[in-house]
Amino acid sequence: MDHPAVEVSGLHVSYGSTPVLVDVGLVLPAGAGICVTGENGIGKSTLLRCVSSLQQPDAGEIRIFGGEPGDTPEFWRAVVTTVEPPTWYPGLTAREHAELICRAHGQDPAGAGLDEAFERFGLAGHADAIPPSLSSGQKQRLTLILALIRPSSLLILDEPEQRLDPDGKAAVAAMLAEYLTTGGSLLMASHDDAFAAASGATVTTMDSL
Ligand SMILES: Nc1ncnc2c1ncn2[C@@H]1O[C@H](COP(=O)(O)OP(=O)(O)OP(=O)(O)O)[C@@H](O)[C@H]1O
Repeated sequence: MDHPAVEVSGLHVSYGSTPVLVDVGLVLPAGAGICVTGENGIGKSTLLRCVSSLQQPDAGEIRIFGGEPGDTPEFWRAVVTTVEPPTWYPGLTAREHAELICRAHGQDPAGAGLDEAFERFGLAGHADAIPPSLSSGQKQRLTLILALIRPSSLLILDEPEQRLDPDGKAAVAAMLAEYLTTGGSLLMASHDDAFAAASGATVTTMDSL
């Protein structure tokens, strides 16, 4: 039997004496998409950080494809997260970052569709730019190209539509919908229900988890 992509139960997180997540549970079946919504500060990023193994909860259980999330190569081969902002390598262009990610995942950059990806994300004219020189929306587009260009089984995205203009949002939503139809699983947080629907994700409010 296939394991769910994500299973969370009894999750508790407090910052100091302030509880943020109290007995939170979530099941994301493999091949499905869930978008968590909810008011600012309700704990969406905290939940995604825990699922991404970037933060230890105070209590509760998290399983990713049946296994423990953690700093193993197997986990990071399956999971891509944009919960933490990316680190840019000094002196490498946007395109060279994408080539590096391809090579790290055993892909030949020449056959990985980089030109198409930069075109689809409206960054074709900026492929030779150094990432820190890009605008905030262009950096967000590059972050998503780097997330989507490599093979993965689970995408964990924190407000991927942030800072994108309407064309950018539509392009990203279409790529996420494609990711789901090809068997990928998607867990994201967003305040944009229309974007979530266009991405093929089911919207769940944080209150109900
Ligand atoms: N490192 C931290 N130390 C202390 N408090 C924190 C920390 N990180 C988050 N918080 C608090 O925990 C609560 C939940 O934050 P979180 O970022 O998870 O919410 P969110 O739902 O993602 O918010 P938003 O919609 O604004 O992105 C907030 O009140 C926030 O101030």
